[in-house]
Amino acid sequence: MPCPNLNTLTPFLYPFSESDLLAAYRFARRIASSAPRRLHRYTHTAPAIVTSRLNPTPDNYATTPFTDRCTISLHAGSGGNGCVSFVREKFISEGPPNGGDGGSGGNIYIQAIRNETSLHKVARIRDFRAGRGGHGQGSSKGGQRGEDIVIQVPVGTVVRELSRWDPVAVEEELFWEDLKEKRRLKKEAAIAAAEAAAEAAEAAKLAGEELPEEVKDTPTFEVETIPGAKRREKWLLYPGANLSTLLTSELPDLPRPERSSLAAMEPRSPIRLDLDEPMERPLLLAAGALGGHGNPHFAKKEMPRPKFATKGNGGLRLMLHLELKLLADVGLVGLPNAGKSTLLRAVSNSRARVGSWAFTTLQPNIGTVVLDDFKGRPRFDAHVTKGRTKFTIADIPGLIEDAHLDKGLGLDFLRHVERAAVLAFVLDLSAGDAVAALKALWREVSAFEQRSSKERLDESAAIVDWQPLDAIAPIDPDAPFELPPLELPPMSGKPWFVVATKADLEGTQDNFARLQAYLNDVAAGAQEHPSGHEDAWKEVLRVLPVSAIQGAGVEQLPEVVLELLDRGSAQGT
Ligand SMILES: Nc1nc2c(ncn2[C@@H]2O[C@H](COP(=O)(O)OP(=O)(O)OP(=O)(O)O)[C@@H](O)[C@H]2O)c(=O)[nH]1
Ligand SMILES: [Mg+2]
Repeated sequence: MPCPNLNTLTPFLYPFSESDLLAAYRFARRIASSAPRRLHRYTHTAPAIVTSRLNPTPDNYATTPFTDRCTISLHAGSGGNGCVSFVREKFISEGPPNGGDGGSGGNIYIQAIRNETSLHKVARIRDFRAGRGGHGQGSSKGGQRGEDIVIQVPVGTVVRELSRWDPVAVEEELFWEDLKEKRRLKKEAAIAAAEAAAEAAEAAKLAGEELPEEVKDTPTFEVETIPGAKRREKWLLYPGANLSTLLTSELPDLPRPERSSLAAMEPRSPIRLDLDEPMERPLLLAAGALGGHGNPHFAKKEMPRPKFATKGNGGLRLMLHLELKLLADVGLVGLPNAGKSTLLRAVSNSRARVGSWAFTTLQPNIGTVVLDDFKGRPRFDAHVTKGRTKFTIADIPGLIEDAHLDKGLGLDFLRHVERAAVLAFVLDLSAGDAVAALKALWREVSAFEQRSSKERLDESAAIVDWQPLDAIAPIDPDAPFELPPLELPPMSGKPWFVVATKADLEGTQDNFARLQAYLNDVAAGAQEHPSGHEDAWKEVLRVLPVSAIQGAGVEQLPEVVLELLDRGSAQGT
């Protein structure tokens, strides 16, 4: 018999042998008697972990989904089809036509709202289709209107049109081409008839005969066109009609394509919107198409009971690019690990992630600094707040040197502080020369500014390839269409200040003194502005020494921000 100890399954088959039980009991007693001693040893040897709201553990943070760019496609609703129907009542077996018109398609609107801070919801839906109009019905019942769609985006969204497909414009073009062709044929036929008449007159003169009466009158001519033949797919016959009936039946000319009156409120193509304010009402982007005509529209004396109706128009399709540029009053710019997120936590209720490694923050955080403590006693005098009760601060991922060469996370995140009224440069006093860090940050900001102004110029010179129909936008198709450039003040012209953090650490005083001396020189004009621009902002260059981790010195920040916001708005007006 094999030894039970050597078998792998023995512990499963005989979980407790007598000797094991005894050993387990002795082990448990030994652990219990030594527990207080072990605990004592542990509490004395382990390093003290002091966490607080400003020095949280890396897992203590709140984050929300964030998307700042996306491409969406919009399909405005198509119109419903017209209806072929006739009155049928007692004693009226062949009544007049009473088919209803098709309903118009749903419209698509856009609205910038304050409560959204990201485009992720819009990006997830991606395809926005408004409802199609209902078909017309008998007894002159019009089709139902298609359902509208409102796309809600955060304030600060920039909308650009990438492409569009407008079926009504195509219809218009075909209609005018048809009309031109018909006029040409008519003219040719008139000329031919006139020539024939002249020939007949000549022949009669030679023969010495009297001119026939019909030649004396205006010459008659026939235009050989098959009306409506080209666009048979736009017609609907009575229910049950087969294809050969459609191909052989005589149809009138197609009515001129029409748009809903709302289409006049659409923004001009190509769409370029900067939704930098919350909108009370949604803005129309694409109006739904009109429905088809019911058969009463085609009733004539010669044809009192038309057996055809038209189909509804196709809806406008748009491809749009949305880009969110957050709108905050203050934008924090700093190297990675400088302490931006800790500073944001110190001045606001933000729960931005803090960690002792670079690139802790991977997406922008917005914090709101409340100026009134809501206890009946404003924290700042009315002459300081100027009616403001709060301001917002945007904390973005850190920038590293040569970020404009796509190092680190690149420069893209700077667009979230591009429209901030005030820039705050956060410098770590314990991480080497603060002046050098400030210059490096300004270099990156300038590179970003250069890039974005070039992008704006390129965009404003965009040429529209696709021209909407002439009737709605009477523009010269050969002339390039210039978009007005997006007006943004240069970043170097914004008021800015410096927050020198980690001032609680040893040996940071000298660094701070050098930084302050440098900023005094820049303000006095003795040193070049770190952006390199001559007309850059240097009215007052404040530098605040703070220890964000202890919440020391941060109480001055709102006051400085309010002053600079004030100066900035005075400069802007
Ligand atoms: N001693 C001291 N440490 C600080 C202070 N402020 C921040 N720190 C520490 O510095 C480290 C980085 O802080 P973060 O706030 O995450 O820095 P950040 O600039 O947001 O970093 P990224 O998001 O990576 O760009 C953390 O370990 C903080 O605890 C300060 O005032 N004093
Ligand atoms: Mg951070």
